[in-house]
Amino acid sequence: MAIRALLTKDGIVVKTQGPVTDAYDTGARDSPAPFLAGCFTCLNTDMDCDPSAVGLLPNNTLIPFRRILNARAIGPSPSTDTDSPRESTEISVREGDSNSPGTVPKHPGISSYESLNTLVELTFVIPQGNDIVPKKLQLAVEHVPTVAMPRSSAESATSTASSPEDIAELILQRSFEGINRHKSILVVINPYGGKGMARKLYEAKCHPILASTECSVDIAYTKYARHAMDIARDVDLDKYDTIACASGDGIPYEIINGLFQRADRVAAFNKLTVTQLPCGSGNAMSISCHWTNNPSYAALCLVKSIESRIDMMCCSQESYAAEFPRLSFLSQTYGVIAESDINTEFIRWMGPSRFELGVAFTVVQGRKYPCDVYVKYAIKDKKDIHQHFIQEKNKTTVLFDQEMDSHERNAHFASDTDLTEDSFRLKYALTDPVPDDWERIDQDITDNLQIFYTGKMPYMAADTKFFPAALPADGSFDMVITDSRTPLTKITPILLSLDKGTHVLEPEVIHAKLLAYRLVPKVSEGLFSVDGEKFPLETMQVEVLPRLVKTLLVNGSYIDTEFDSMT
Ligand SMILES: Nc1ncnc2c1ncn2[C@@H]1O[C@H](COP(=O)(O)OP(=O)(O)OP(=O)(O)O)[C@@H](O)[C@H]1O
Repeated sequence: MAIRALLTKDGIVVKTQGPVTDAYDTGARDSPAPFLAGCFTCLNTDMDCDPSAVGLLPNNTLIPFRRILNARAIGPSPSTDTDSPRESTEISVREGDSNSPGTVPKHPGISSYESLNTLVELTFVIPQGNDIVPKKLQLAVEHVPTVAMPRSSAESATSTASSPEDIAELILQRSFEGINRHKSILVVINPYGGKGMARKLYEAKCHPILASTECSVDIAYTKYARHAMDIARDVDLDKYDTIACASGDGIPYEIINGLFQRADRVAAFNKLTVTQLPCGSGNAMSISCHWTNNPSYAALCLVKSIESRIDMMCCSQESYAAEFPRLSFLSQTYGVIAESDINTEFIRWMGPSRFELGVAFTVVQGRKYPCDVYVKYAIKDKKDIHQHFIQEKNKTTVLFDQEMDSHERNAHFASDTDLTEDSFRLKYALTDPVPDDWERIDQDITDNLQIFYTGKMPYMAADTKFFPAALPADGSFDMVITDSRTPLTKITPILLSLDKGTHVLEPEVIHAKLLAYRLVPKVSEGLFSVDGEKFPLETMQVEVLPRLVKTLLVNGSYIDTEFDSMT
Protein backbone atom coordinates (compact mmCIF):
# COMPACT_ATOMS: atom_id res chain seq x y z
CA MET A 1 0.00 0.00 0.00
CA ALA A 2 1.27 3.45 -0.83
CA ILE A 3 2.23 5.74 2.01
CA ARG A 4 -0.36 8.45 2.38
CA ALA A 5 0.66 12.05 2.78
CA LEU A 6 -0.86 15.51 2.76
CA LEU A 7 0.53 18.52 0.93
CA THR A 8 0.43 21.47 3.36
CA LYS A 9 1.70 25.01 3.25
CA ASP A 10 4.89 24.00 5.15
CA GLY A 11 5.73 20.74 3.44
CA ILE A 12 4.46 17.22 3.12
CA VAL A 13 2.96 15.51 6.13
CA VAL A 14 3.29 11.75 6.10
CA LYS A 15 0.08 10.13 7.21
CA THR A 16 0.87 6.43 7.34
CA GLN A 17 4.09 4.62 8.11
CA GLY A 18 6.31 3.11 5.48
CA PRO A 19 9.92 2.44 4.53
CA VAL A 20 12.16 4.75 2.49
CA THR A 21 14.71 3.95 -0.18
CA ASP A 22 18.14 5.31 -0.89
CA ALA A 23 17.66 8.07 -3.42
CA TYR A 24 21.10 8.04 -4.94
CA ASP A 25 21.29 4.29 -5.31
CA THR A 26 18.78 4.18 -8.13
CA GLY A 27 18.87 0.38 -8.15
CA ALA A 28 17.08 0.46 -4.82
CA ARG A 29 14.06 2.27 -6.25
CA ASP A 30 12.06 -0.87 -7.00
CA SER A 31 12.97 -2.75 -3.85
CA PRO A 32 12.59 -0.38 -0.95
CA ALA A 33 15.27 -0.78 1.68
CA PRO A 34 13.58 -1.86 4.89
CA PHE A 35 15.69 0.38 7.06
CA LEU A 36 16.03 4.06 7.50
CA ALA A 37 19.47 5.31 8.47
CA GLY A 38 18.80 8.49 10.38
CA CYS A 39 15.75 9.40 12.33
CA PHE A 40 12.83 10.96 10.57
CA THR A 41 11.68 12.69 13.67
CA CYS A 42 14.88 14.76 13.40
CA LEU A 43 13.22 16.53 10.50
CA ASN A 44 11.03 18.10 13.14
CA THR A 45 13.11 19.45 15.96
CA ASP A 46 10.04 19.91 18.12
CA MET A 47 9.00 16.25 17.86
CA ASP A 48 10.10 13.61 20.30
CA CYS A 49 12.30 10.92 18.81
CA ASP A 50 10.66 7.52 18.94
CA PRO A 51 13.37 4.85 18.54
CA SER A 52 10.77 2.23 17.68
CA ALA A 53 9.89 4.30 14.64
CA VAL A 54 13.39 4.05 13.14
CA GLY A 55 12.97 2.18 9.90
CA LEU A 56 9.49 3.57 9.37
CA LEU A 57 8.04 7.03 8.93
CA PRO A 58 6.24 8.06 12.09
CA ASN A 59 2.73 9.30 11.55
CA ASN A 60 2.44 13.05 11.04
CA THR A 61 6.12 13.54 10.15
CA LEU A 62 6.52 16.80 8.28
CA ILE A 63 9.00 16.81 5.39
CA PRO A 64 9.63 20.57 5.10
CA PHE A 65 9.93 22.08 1.62
CA ARG A 66 13.47 23.23 2.39
CA ARG A 67 14.55 19.58 2.58
CA ILE A 68 12.85 18.49 -0.63
CA LEU A 69 15.16 18.02 -3.62
CA ASN A 70 12.82 16.59 -6.23
CA ALA A 71 9.32 15.34 -6.95
CA ARG A 72 8.22 13.16 -9.84
CA ALA A 73 4.68 12.20 -10.77
CA ILE A 74 4.15 8.48 -11.06
CA GLY A 75 0.38 8.55 -11.65
CA PRO A 76 -2.95 8.60 -9.88
CA SER A 77 -2.83 6.68 -6.62
CA PRO A 78 -4.41 3.25 -7.04
CA SER A 79 -4.86 2.44 -3.39
CA THR A 80 -6.13 5.66 -1.88
CA ASP A 81 -9.69 6.61 -1.39
CA THR A 82 -10.64 10.04 -2.62
CA ASP A 83 -14.09 9.56 -1.17
CA SER A 84 -12.82 9.69 2.38
CA PRO A 85 -11.27 13.17 2.48
CA ARG A 86 -12.18 13.61 6.13
CA GLU A 87 -8.95 11.73 6.98
CA SER A 88 -6.97 14.84 6.11
CA THR A 89 -8.78 16.85 8.73
CA GLU A 90 -7.24 14.64 11.42
CA ILE A 91 -3.67 15.50 10.50
CA SER A 92 -1.81 17.73 12.86
CA VAL A 93 0.99 19.71 11.24
CA ARG A 94 3.87 19.80 13.66
CA GLU A 95 6.17 22.42 12.17
CA GLY A 96 5.28 25.99 11.38
CA ASP A 97 1.59 25.40 11.99
CA SER A 98 -0.13 27.00 14.91
CA ASN A 99 -2.87 24.39 15.07
CA SER A 100 -2.55 22.07 18.02
CA PRO A 101 -2.32 18.32 17.39
CA GLY A 102 -5.59 16.71 16.58
CA THR A 103 -7.31 19.84 15.40
CA VAL A 104 -8.43 20.67 11.90
CA PRO A 105 -5.69 22.51 9.99
CA LYS A 106 -6.99 25.86 8.79
CA HIS A 107 -5.26 26.46 5.47
CA PRO A 108 -6.03 29.86 4.00
CA GLY A 109 -8.09 29.53 0.89
CA ILE A 110 -9.40 26.08 1.61
CA SER A 111 -13.05 25.98 0.76
CA SER A 112 -13.43 22.24 0.71
CA TYR A 113 -11.55 19.20 1.94
CA GLU A 114 -12.16 17.27 -1.22
CA SER A 115 -8.76 16.06 -2.30
CA LEU A 116 -6.99 14.54 -5.26
CA ASN A 117 -4.68 11.61 -4.55
CA THR A 118 -1.57 11.27 -6.63
CA LEU A 119 1.42 8.95 -6.50
CA VAL A 120 4.59 11.01 -6.32
CA GLU A 121 8.19 9.95 -5.95
CA LEU A 122 9.66 12.43 -3.50
CA THR A 123 13.40 12.94 -2.95
CA PHE A 124 14.49 14.77 0.17
CA VAL A 125 17.40 14.87 2.60
CA ILE A 126 17.55 13.19 5.97
CA PRO A 127 20.28 13.28 8.62
CA GLN A 128 22.78 10.43 8.63
CA GLY A 129 25.57 10.70 11.17
CA ASN A 130 27.02 14.18 10.82
CA ASP A 131 25.78 14.52 7.24
CA ILE A 132 22.59 14.68 5.30
CA VAL A 133 21.83 12.20 2.53
CA PRO A 134 19.11 12.07 -0.12
CA LYS A 135 16.29 9.58 0.28
CA LYS A 136 13.45 8.60 -2.02
CA LEU A 137 9.92 7.77 -1.08
CA GLN A 138 6.73 6.99 -2.98
CA LEU A 139 3.81 8.87 -1.52
CA ALA A 140 0.12 8.99 -2.30
CA VAL A 141 -0.25 12.71 -1.89
CA GLU A 142 -3.59 14.11 -0.92
CA HIS A 143 -3.82 17.63 -2.16
CA VAL A 144 -6.52 20.14 -1.45
CA PRO A 145 -6.81 21.85 -4.84
CA THR A 146 -7.67 25.27 -3.47
CA VAL A 147 -4.68 25.66 -1.10
CA ALA A 148 -3.45 29.25 -1.50
CA MET A 149 -0.33 29.48 -3.64
CA PRO A 150 2.64 31.77 -3.12
CA ARG A 151 2.35 34.87 -5.30
CA SER A 152 5.34 33.95 -7.45
CA SER A 153 3.76 30.73 -8.55
CA ALA A 154 0.17 31.91 -8.50
CA GLU A 155 0.31 32.68 -12.20
CA SER A 156 0.96 29.09 -13.03
CA ALA A 157 -1.74 26.58 -13.74
CA THR A 158 -0.75 24.56 -10.70
CA SER A 159 -2.74 26.71 -8.30
CA THR A 160 -5.62 24.50 -9.37
CA ALA A 161 -3.51 21.36 -9.67
CA SER A 162 -5.56 18.64 -11.18
CA SER A 163 -3.17 16.08 -12.65
CA PRO A 164 -0.35 14.05 -11.05
CA GLU A 165 2.17 16.18 -13.01
CA ASP A 166 0.59 19.34 -11.63
CA ILE A 167 0.95 18.11 -8.07
CA ALA A 168 4.62 17.15 -8.55
CA GLU A 169 5.16 20.59 -10.11
CA LEU A 170 3.35 22.25 -7.23
CA ILE A 171 5.61 20.46 -4.73
CA LEU A 172 8.69 21.59 -6.70
CA GLN A 173 7.49 25.18 -6.88
CA ARG A 174 6.93 25.30 -3.15
CA SER A 175 10.29 23.62 -2.52
CA PHE A 176 12.23 26.06 -4.72
CA GLU A 177 10.26 29.25 -4.28
CA GLY A 178 12.20 32.08 -5.94
CA ILE A 179 15.16 29.75 -6.58
CA ASN A 180 16.41 28.49 -9.93
CA ARG A 181 15.90 24.77 -9.58
CA HIS A 182 17.44 24.05 -12.99
CA LYS A 183 20.89 25.37 -12.21
CA SER A 184 23.61 24.54 -14.65
CA ILE A 185 26.58 23.90 -12.39
CA LEU A 186 30.28 23.56 -13.16
CA VAL A 187 31.94 21.90 -10.17
CA VAL A 188 35.67 22.67 -10.02
CA ILE A 189 37.50 20.12 -7.88
CA ASN A 190 41.04 20.62 -6.62
CA PRO A 191 42.07 16.97 -6.19
CA TYR A 192 44.96 18.09 -3.98
CA GLY A 193 42.76 20.24 -1.76
CA GLY A 194 41.93 19.24 1.80
CA LYS A 195 45.10 17.18 2.07
CA GLY A 196 44.09 15.22 -1.02
CA MET A 197 40.58 14.47 0.26
CA ALA A 198 38.60 17.02 -1.80
CA ARG A 199 37.55 14.67 -4.60
CA LYS A 200 36.43 11.91 -2.20
CA LEU A 201 34.52 14.40 -0.08
CA TYR A 202 32.74 15.82 -3.10
CA GLU A 203 31.84 12.39 -4.49
CA ALA A 204 30.64 10.98 -1.18
CA LYS A 205 28.87 13.96 0.34
CA CYS A 206 27.97 16.56 -2.30
CA HIS A 207 27.35 14.79 -5.58
CA PRO A 208 24.53 12.51 -4.37
CA ILE A 209 22.59 15.60 -3.29
CA LEU A 210 23.25 17.60 -6.47
CA ALA A 211 22.49 14.59 -8.68
CA SER A 212 19.10 14.15 -6.98
CA THR A 213 17.90 17.57 -8.14
CA GLU A 214 16.92 18.91 -11.55
CA CYS A 215 20.26 20.77 -11.77
CA SER A 216 22.82 19.71 -14.37
CA VAL A 217 26.35 19.09 -13.13
CA ASP A 218 29.65 19.04 -15.03
CA ILE A 219 32.95 18.45 -13.27
CA ALA A 220 36.39 19.93 -14.00
CA TYR A 221 39.52 18.88 -12.11
CA THR A 222 42.37 21.32 -11.59
CA LYS A 223 45.49 19.82 -13.12
CA TYR A 224 48.09 22.35 -11.99
CA ALA A 225 48.42 25.28 -9.60
CA ARG A 226 46.29 28.23 -10.82
CA HIS A 227 44.45 26.04 -13.33
CA ALA A 228 41.13 27.28 -11.88
CA MET A 229 42.03 30.77 -13.13
CA ASP A 230 42.37 29.42 -16.67
CA ILE A 231 39.13 27.46 -16.31
CA ALA A 232 37.30 30.66 -15.36
CA ARG A 233 38.91 32.65 -18.19
CA ASP A 234 37.64 30.10 -20.71
CA VAL A 235 34.33 29.00 -19.21
CA ASP A 236 31.35 29.06 -21.60
CA LEU A 237 28.92 31.64 -20.20
CA ASP A 238 26.05 30.18 -22.22
CA LYS A 239 26.56 26.77 -20.67
CA TYR A 240 26.74 27.49 -16.93
CA ASP A 241 25.14 29.77 -14.38
CA THR A 242 26.95 28.47 -11.26
CA ILE A 243 30.57 27.60 -10.50
CA ALA A 244 30.91 25.51 -7.35
CA CYS A 245 34.44 25.14 -6.03
CA ALA A 246 34.90 21.77 -4.28
CA SER A 247 38.04 22.97 -2.58
CA GLY A 248 39.42 25.32 0.01
CA ASP A 249 39.35 29.10 -0.37
CA GLY A 250 42.14 29.08 -2.98
CA ILE A 251 39.94 27.94 -5.87
CA PRO A 252 37.13 30.52 -5.42
CA TYR A 253 39.88 33.16 -5.35
CA GLU A 254 41.23 31.85 -8.66
CA ILE A 255 37.78 31.53 -10.25
CA ILE A 256 36.83 35.09 -9.30
CA ASN A 257 40.11 36.46 -10.64
CA GLY A 258 39.91 34.38 -13.81
CA LEU A 259 36.46 35.83 -14.51
CA PHE A 260 37.77 39.32 -13.70
CA GLN A 261 40.43 38.97 -16.39
CA ARG A 262 37.96 38.17 -19.16
CA ALA A 263 37.23 40.75 -21.84
CA ASP A 264 33.51 40.09 -21.18
CA ARG A 265 33.81 40.33 -17.40
CA VAL A 266 30.58 42.34 -17.09
CA ALA A 267 28.63 39.51 -18.71
CA ALA A 268 30.57 36.92 -16.70
CA PHE A 269 29.82 38.51 -13.33
CA ASN A 270 26.21 39.21 -14.32
CA LYS A 271 25.66 35.60 -15.33
CA LEU A 272 27.72 33.42 -13.02
CA THR A 273 27.31 32.67 -9.34
CA VAL A 274 30.48 31.54 -7.56
CA THR A 275 30.16 29.35 -4.49
CA GLN A 276 32.12 26.83 -2.44
CA LEU A 277 31.58 23.23 -1.43
CA PRO A 278 33.87 22.99 1.60
CA CYS A 279 36.29 20.23 0.62
CA GLY A 280 39.58 22.00 1.40
CA SER A 281 41.61 22.78 4.49
CA GLY A 282 40.43 26.38 4.81
CA ASN A 283 36.74 26.82 3.99
CA ALA A 284 36.01 30.32 5.26
CA MET A 285 33.68 31.06 2.35
CA SER A 286 31.38 28.14 3.09
CA ILE A 287 31.37 28.75 6.84
CA SER A 288 30.47 32.41 6.26
CA CYS A 289 28.01 31.99 3.34
CA HIS A 290 26.49 28.51 3.76
CA TRP A 291 26.79 28.70 7.56
CA THR A 292 28.47 25.29 7.54
CA ASN A 293 31.81 23.57 7.07
CA ASN A 294 30.03 20.31 6.22
CA PRO A 295 30.09 19.45 2.48
CA SER A 296 26.66 17.72 2.47
CA TYR A 297 24.87 20.62 4.17
CA ALA A 298 26.70 23.05 1.86
CA ALA A 299 25.45 21.06 -1.15
CA LEU A 300 21.88 21.52 0.11
CA CYS A 301 22.59 25.26 0.52
CA LEU A 302 23.88 25.34 -3.04
CA VAL A 303 20.53 24.17 -4.38
CA LYS A 304 18.36 26.05 -1.86
CA SER A 305 20.03 29.42 -1.19
CA ILE A 306 19.24 32.65 -2.96
CA GLU A 307 21.74 34.47 -5.11
CA SER A 308 23.16 37.55 -3.44
CA ARG A 309 25.76 40.05 -4.55
CA ILE A 310 28.73 40.58 -2.26
CA ASP A 311 31.39 43.30 -2.26
CA MET A 312 34.94 42.56 -3.39
CA MET A 313 38.20 44.17 -2.27
CA CYS A 314 40.43 45.12 -5.17
CA CYS A 315 44.18 44.84 -4.42
CA SER A 316 46.92 46.71 -6.29
CA GLN A 317 50.69 46.32 -5.99
CA GLU A 318 53.40 47.47 -8.34
CA SER A 319 54.26 43.96 -9.61
CA TYR A 320 50.86 43.23 -11.13
CA ALA A 321 48.51 46.25 -10.92
CA ALA A 322 49.28 47.58 -14.41
CA GLU A 323 48.33 44.23 -15.91
CA PHE A 324 45.42 43.24 -13.64
CA PRO A 325 44.73 44.15 -10.06
CA ARG A 326 43.51 41.20 -7.95
CA LEU A 327 40.07 40.72 -6.44
CA SER A 328 40.04 39.54 -2.86
CA PHE A 329 36.78 38.09 -1.51
CA LEU A 330 38.10 37.15 1.92
CA SER A 331 41.04 39.00 3.46
CA GLN A 332 44.43 40.62 3.28
CA THR A 333 46.92 40.42 6.09
CA TYR A 334 50.38 41.69 6.98
CA GLY A 335 52.40 41.05 10.14
CA VAL A 336 52.05 38.16 12.56
CA ILE A 337 49.17 36.44 10.80
CA ALA A 338 50.64 36.72 7.32
CA GLU A 339 53.87 35.24 8.66
CA SER A 340 52.19 32.35 10.46
CA ASP A 341 49.60 32.13 7.64
CA ILE A 342 46.39 31.50 9.49
CA ASN A 343 44.61 30.53 6.30
CA THR A 344 46.77 27.71 5.10
CA GLU A 345 50.06 26.41 6.48
CA PHE A 346 49.24 27.39 10.00
CA ILE A 347 46.07 25.38 10.12
CA ARG A 348 47.50 22.47 8.20
CA TRP A 349 49.80 21.43 11.00
CA MET A 350 48.14 22.93 14.01
CA GLY A 351 44.42 22.64 13.50
CA PRO A 352 42.10 25.54 14.10
CA SER A 353 41.47 25.22 17.83
CA ARG A 354 41.43 28.50 19.62
CA PHE A 355 43.90 27.41 22.30
CA GLU A 356 46.55 26.45 19.77
CA LEU A 357 45.95 29.63 17.81
CA GLY A 358 46.34 31.66 20.96
CA VAL A 359 49.52 29.89 21.97
CA ALA A 360 51.03 30.28 18.50
CA PHE A 361 50.29 33.98 18.40
CA THR A 362 51.58 34.65 21.85
CA VAL A 363 54.79 32.78 21.07
CA VAL A 364 55.55 35.35 18.39
CA GLN A 365 53.89 38.28 20.10
CA GLY A 366 57.17 40.06 20.70
CA ARG A 367 57.76 40.66 16.97
CA LYS A 368 56.74 43.87 15.29
CA TYR A 369 56.10 44.72 11.62
CA PRO A 370 56.62 48.47 11.09
CA CYS A 371 54.66 50.11 8.26
CA ASP A 372 52.66 53.20 7.33
CA VAL A 373 48.91 52.76 6.96
CA TYR A 374 46.62 55.33 5.29
CA VAL A 375 42.89 54.72 5.33
CA LYS A 376 39.69 56.04 3.84
CA TYR A 377 37.21 55.36 6.61
CA ALA A 378 33.67 54.19 6.07
CA ILE A 379 33.06 54.01 9.84
CA LYS A 380 35.77 54.87 12.33
CA ASP A 381 33.99 54.68 15.67
CA LYS A 382 33.29 51.27 17.25
CA LYS A 383 29.87 52.37 18.56
CA ASP A 384 28.86 53.47 15.07
CA ILE A 385 29.97 50.12 13.65
CA HIS A 386 27.65 48.43 16.12
CA GLN A 387 24.72 50.64 15.07
CA HIS A 388 25.49 50.12 11.39
CA PHE A 389 25.58 46.36 11.84
CA ILE A 390 22.20 46.28 13.59
CA GLN A 391 20.59 48.46 10.91
CA GLU A 392 21.94 46.40 8.02
CA LYS A 393 21.02 43.12 9.67
CA ASN A 394 17.47 44.34 10.32
CA LYS A 395 17.11 45.39 6.67
CA THR A 396 17.89 41.85 5.48
CA THR A 397 15.62 40.27 8.10
CA VAL A 398 12.73 42.55 7.08
CA LEU A 399 13.19 41.57 3.44
CA PHE A 400 12.87 37.93 4.39
CA ASP A 401 10.05 38.32 6.87
CA GLN A 402 7.74 40.41 4.76
CA GLU A 403 5.46 38.82 2.23
CA MET A 404 7.50 40.09 -0.69
CA ASP A 405 7.18 38.36 -4.01
CA SER A 406 10.18 36.04 -4.20
CA HIS A 407 11.18 37.49 -7.60
CA GLU A 408 11.15 41.03 -6.20
CA ARG A 409 13.19 39.87 -3.23
CA ASN A 410 15.71 38.10 -5.42
CA ALA A 411 16.06 41.15 -7.64
CA HIS A 412 16.99 43.07 -4.49
CA PHE A 413 19.83 40.66 -3.69
CA ALA A 414 21.10 39.96 -7.20
CA SER A 415 20.02 40.38 -10.76
CA ASP A 416 21.57 39.49 -14.06
CA THR A 417 21.86 43.13 -15.14
CA ASP A 418 23.40 44.62 -12.00
CA LEU A 419 26.88 45.37 -13.31
CA THR A 420 28.32 47.62 -15.96
CA GLU A 421 31.98 48.29 -16.86
CA ASP A 422 31.76 51.21 -14.39
CA SER A 423 31.32 48.73 -11.54
CA PHE A 424 34.99 47.73 -12.01
CA ARG A 425 36.40 51.27 -12.12
CA LEU A 426 38.84 52.05 -9.31
CA LYS A 427 38.57 55.44 -7.62
CA TYR A 428 42.15 55.54 -6.36
CA ALA A 429 45.36 54.87 -8.31
CA LEU A 430 48.33 53.22 -6.63
CA THR A 431 50.64 55.68 -8.35
CA ASP A 432 48.81 58.80 -7.09
CA PRO A 433 49.69 60.49 -3.81
CA VAL A 434 47.52 59.51 -0.85
CA PRO A 435 44.25 61.49 -1.24
CA ASP A 436 43.60 64.37 1.18
CA ASP A 437 40.49 62.80 2.70
CA TRP A 438 42.37 59.67 3.82
CA GLU A 439 43.80 59.49 7.35
CA ARG A 440 47.12 58.13 8.50
CA ILE A 441 46.88 55.62 11.36
CA ASP A 442 48.92 56.79 14.38
CA GLN A 443 52.54 56.19 13.42
CA ASP A 444 53.41 55.24 16.96
CA ILE A 445 51.10 52.25 16.53
CA THR A 446 52.03 51.30 12.96
CA ASP A 447 55.76 51.43 13.78
CA ASN A 448 55.01 48.74 16.37
CA LEU A 449 52.35 46.91 14.40
CA GLN A 450 51.68 43.29 15.30
CA ILE A 451 48.55 42.25 13.33
CA PHE A 452 47.11 44.03 10.30
CA TYR A 453 44.10 42.15 9.02
CA THR A 454 41.34 43.33 6.67
CA GLY A 455 38.41 41.15 5.73
CA LYS A 456 35.05 40.95 4.01
CA MET A 457 33.66 37.74 5.55
CA PRO A 458 33.13 37.01 9.25
CA TYR A 459 35.02 33.70 9.52
CA MET A 460 38.64 33.28 8.42
CA ALA A 461 38.73 29.63 9.47
CA ALA A 462 36.55 27.31 11.56
CA ASP A 463 36.55 28.72 15.10
CA THR A 464 38.08 32.02 13.94
CA LYS A 465 35.43 34.71 13.83
CA PHE A 466 37.94 37.44 13.02
CA PHE A 467 35.46 39.94 11.53
CA PRO A 468 32.19 39.54 13.43
CA ALA A 469 30.85 42.84 12.02
CA ALA A 470 31.44 41.89 8.36
CA LEU A 471 28.40 42.24 6.10
CA PRO A 472 28.01 40.91 2.54
CA ALA A 473 27.19 44.12 0.70
CA ASP A 474 27.50 47.19 2.93
CA GLY A 475 30.06 48.78 0.60
CA SER A 476 32.89 48.55 3.13
CA PHE A 477 35.29 46.04 4.68
CA ASP A 478 36.62 45.57 8.20
CA MET A 479 40.12 46.33 9.51
CA VAL A 480 41.67 44.98 12.72
CA ILE A 481 45.05 46.19 14.02
CA THR A 482 46.97 45.22 17.17
CA ASP A 483 50.13 46.72 18.67
CA SER A 484 53.10 44.52 19.59
CA ARG A 485 53.58 46.56 22.79
CA THR A 486 50.29 45.27 24.20
CA PRO A 487 51.21 43.33 27.35
CA LEU A 488 50.98 39.55 27.21
CA THR A 489 48.31 39.61 29.94
CA LYS A 490 46.09 41.65 27.59
CA ILE A 491 46.89 40.10 24.20
CA THR A 492 46.45 36.49 25.37
CA PRO A 493 42.74 36.82 26.27
CA ILE A 494 42.23 38.84 23.08
CA LEU A 495 43.65 36.03 20.94
CA LEU A 496 41.78 33.41 22.92
CA SER A 497 38.51 35.20 22.15
CA LEU A 498 38.90 34.93 18.36
CA ASP A 499 36.38 32.08 18.29
CA LYS A 500 33.74 34.32 19.88
CA GLY A 501 34.70 37.44 17.91
CA THR A 502 34.69 39.63 21.01
CA HIS A 503 38.34 40.66 20.44
CA VAL A 504 37.15 43.61 18.34
CA LEU A 505 35.48 45.14 21.41
CA GLU A 506 38.75 45.35 23.37
CA PRO A 507 40.25 48.83 23.69
CA GLU A 508 43.68 47.47 22.68
CA VAL A 509 42.26 46.37 19.30
CA ILE A 510 41.70 48.93 16.54
CA HIS A 511 38.57 48.02 14.58
CA ALA A 512 37.13 50.16 11.78
CA LYS A 513 35.22 49.84 8.53
CA LEU A 514 37.07 51.05 5.45
CA LEU A 515 36.44 52.03 1.86
CA ALA A 516 40.13 51.87 0.99
CA TYR A 517 43.65 51.76 2.44
CA ARG A 518 47.30 51.89 1.49
CA LEU A 519 49.88 49.98 3.51
CA VAL A 520 53.58 50.80 3.00
CA PRO A 521 55.75 48.09 4.60
CA LYS A 522 58.91 49.21 6.42
CA VAL A 523 60.50 45.78 6.84
CA SER A 524 62.99 44.15 4.50
CA GLU A 525 61.57 40.61 4.66
CA GLY A 526 58.05 39.33 4.82
CA LEU A 527 54.87 39.03 2.78
CA PHE A 528 51.21 39.84 2.43
CA SER A 529 48.63 37.12 2.44
CA VAL A 530 45.58 37.75 0.23
CA ASP A 531 42.76 35.20 0.59
CA GLY A 532 45.42 32.81 1.87
CA GLU A 533 47.72 33.33 -1.15
CA LYS A 534 51.23 34.75 -0.72
CA PHE A 535 51.65 38.28 -2.13
CA PRO A 536 54.89 40.29 -2.45
CA LEU A 537 56.24 42.65 0.17
CA GLU A 538 55.37 45.87 -1.69
CA THR A 539 53.08 48.80 -1.01
CA MET A 540 49.54 47.41 -1.09
CA GLN A 541 46.50 49.52 -1.97
CA VAL A 542 43.01 48.11 -1.60
CA GLU A 543 39.57 49.55 -2.31
CA VAL A 544 36.09 48.15 -2.09
CA LEU A 545 34.17 47.34 -5.27
CA PRO A 546 30.57 47.07 -4.15
CA ARG A 547 28.30 44.13 -5.05
CA LEU A 548 30.63 42.72 -7.68
CA VAL A 549 30.22 38.97 -7.30
CA LYS A 550 27.10 36.82 -7.11
CA THR A 551 27.28 34.07 -4.50
CA LEU A 552 24.81 31.99 -2.51
CA LEU A 553 23.88 33.11 1.00
CA VAL A 554 21.43 31.43 3.36
CA ASN A 555 18.52 33.91 3.69
CA GLY A 556 20.62 36.56 1.95
CA SER A 557 22.91 36.83 5.02
CA TYR A 558 26.25 35.72 6.34
CA ILE A 559 26.19 33.30 9.28
CA ASP A 560 24.90 34.98 12.44
CA THR A 561 27.96 36.25 14.32
CA GLU A 562 25.87 37.68 17.18
CA PHE A 563 27.89 40.89 16.90
CA ASP A 564 24.72 42.89 17.52
CA SER A 565 24.41 41.44 21.03
CA MET A 566 28.11 41.68 21.92
CA THR A 567 28.94 44.17 24.62
N1 LIG B 1 46.57 19.93 -9.62
C1 LIG B 1 47.16 20.82 -8.83
N2 LIG B 1 48.48 20.74 -8.55
C2 LIG B 1 49.07 21.62 -7.73
N3 LIG B 1 48.44 22.64 -7.13
C3 LIG B 1 47.13 22.77 -7.35
C4 LIG B 1 46.43 21.87 -8.21
N4 LIG B 1 45.13 22.25 -8.24
C5 LIG B 1 45.04 23.35 -7.47
N5 LIG B 1 46.23 23.67 -6.93
C6 LIG B 1 46.54 24.77 -6.01
O1 LIG B 1 46.21 24.40 -4.68
C7 LIG B 1 46.08 25.59 -3.89
C8 LIG B 1 45.15 25.39 -2.73
O2 LIG B 1 43.85 25.15 -3.14
P1 LIG B 1 42.62 24.97 -2.14
O3 LIG B 1 42.33 26.24 -1.46
O4 LIG B 1 41.55 24.29 -2.85
O5 LIG B 1 43.14 23.90 -1.08
P2 LIG B 1 43.17 23.81 0.49
O6 LIG B 1 43.06 22.39 0.85
O7 LIG B 1 42.23 24.69 1.21
O8 LIG B 1 44.53 24.42 0.77
P3 LIG B 1 45.88 23.74 0.97
O9 LIG B 1 46.14 22.85 -0.23
O10 LIG B 1 46.77 24.93 1.03
O11 LIG B 1 45.73 22.98 2.24
C9 LIG B 1 45.70 26.68 -4.87
O12 LIG B 1 46.69 27.68 -4.84
C10 LIG B 1 45.70 25.99 -6.26
O13 LIG B 1 46.27 26.78 -7.29
